[in-house]
Amino acid sequence: MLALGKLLELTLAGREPAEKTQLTVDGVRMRWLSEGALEVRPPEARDNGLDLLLSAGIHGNETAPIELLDRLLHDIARGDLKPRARILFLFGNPEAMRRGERFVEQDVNRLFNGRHELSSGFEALRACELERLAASFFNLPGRERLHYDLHTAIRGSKIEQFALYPWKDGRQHSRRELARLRAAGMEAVLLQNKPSIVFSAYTYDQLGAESFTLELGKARPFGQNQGVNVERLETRLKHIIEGTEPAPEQDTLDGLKLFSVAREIIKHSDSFHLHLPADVENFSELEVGYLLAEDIAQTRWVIEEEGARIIFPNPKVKNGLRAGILIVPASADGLA
Ligand SMILES: O=C(O)CCC(=O)N[C@@H](CCC(=O)O)C(=O)O
Ligand SMILES: [Zn+2]
Repeated sequence: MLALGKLLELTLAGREPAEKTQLTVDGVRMRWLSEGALEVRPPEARDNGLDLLLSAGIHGNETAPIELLDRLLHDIARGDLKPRARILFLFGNPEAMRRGERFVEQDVNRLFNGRHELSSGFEALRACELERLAASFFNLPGRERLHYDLHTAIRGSKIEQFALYPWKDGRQHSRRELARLRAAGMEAVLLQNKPSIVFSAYTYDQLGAESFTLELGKARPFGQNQGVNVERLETRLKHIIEGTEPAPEQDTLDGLKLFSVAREIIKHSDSFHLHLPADVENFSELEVGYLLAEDIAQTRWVIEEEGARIIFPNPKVKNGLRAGILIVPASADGLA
């Protein structure tokens, strides 16, 4: 197999490849751009006009999606997968991947859309570099732009696989993209309703891509992801890459559950206290009247919303960051 197909090995070893560009047996050009960053370009005659950004390892301990991208790259490098799309593969936080940790100094996925400029350290520099790599990848006019940022969650979940769909003023969420996600095995989508500082929000807001954070199961170390079933997503990604995707069913979302954000729980101080068991699952329902959290200056988070559920509860985040999202069921009425 071509050396550049081993991007994961190179990244984990902190090595730069001797040859930066290689051609596969069927004329696909692979180009190493920077640590954990590789562009794949099909021969011009086969290019179908899709630019696909696949990122993983934004959180270094979320290994199932990293292994999934590694398999796709191996298949391309061996000539077993024949891309018709241009693809940018990104491993987000190589140093955290080497350490098997979510992050080292700070969470890269809180440093986009201008936040890295207010910060310092290598993770701020990496967020800046990821923005630059994504922006130069998505700079060709007239092409379809799609970004999947792949993650696994800290905790178990009542709904195992789900997506978060960023928001931008004046832009509608796409029914076609939701149907595509359903076909890829996603059971639910959270429709965001305000700007955000995560990677998918940057590519959606600034670069005009259809962008999603995908949550695929629970985070486990490398080699221990038998419990994370990414088969449907992997099959769909191969179809998207090869341009053989069956047309998504437009009319029905086939049972896909939609949610919207009711409130983000922001931790303001070290006095923040979250009244949930440590092993609470994502999508756990919370009853009206339940005291969810307390913080400095008698701040109290009491559930007011019917059908409220919690995702990503995490009282350990730094002050000023999101310590959970309260979500409620949403309808498909506002979709484009
Ligand atoms: O399990 C958790 O608490 C976090 C899992 C994770 O990393 N989720 C992403 C979601 C990004 C988004 O809001 O689109 C994150 O928190 O960065
Ligand atoms: Zn993550």
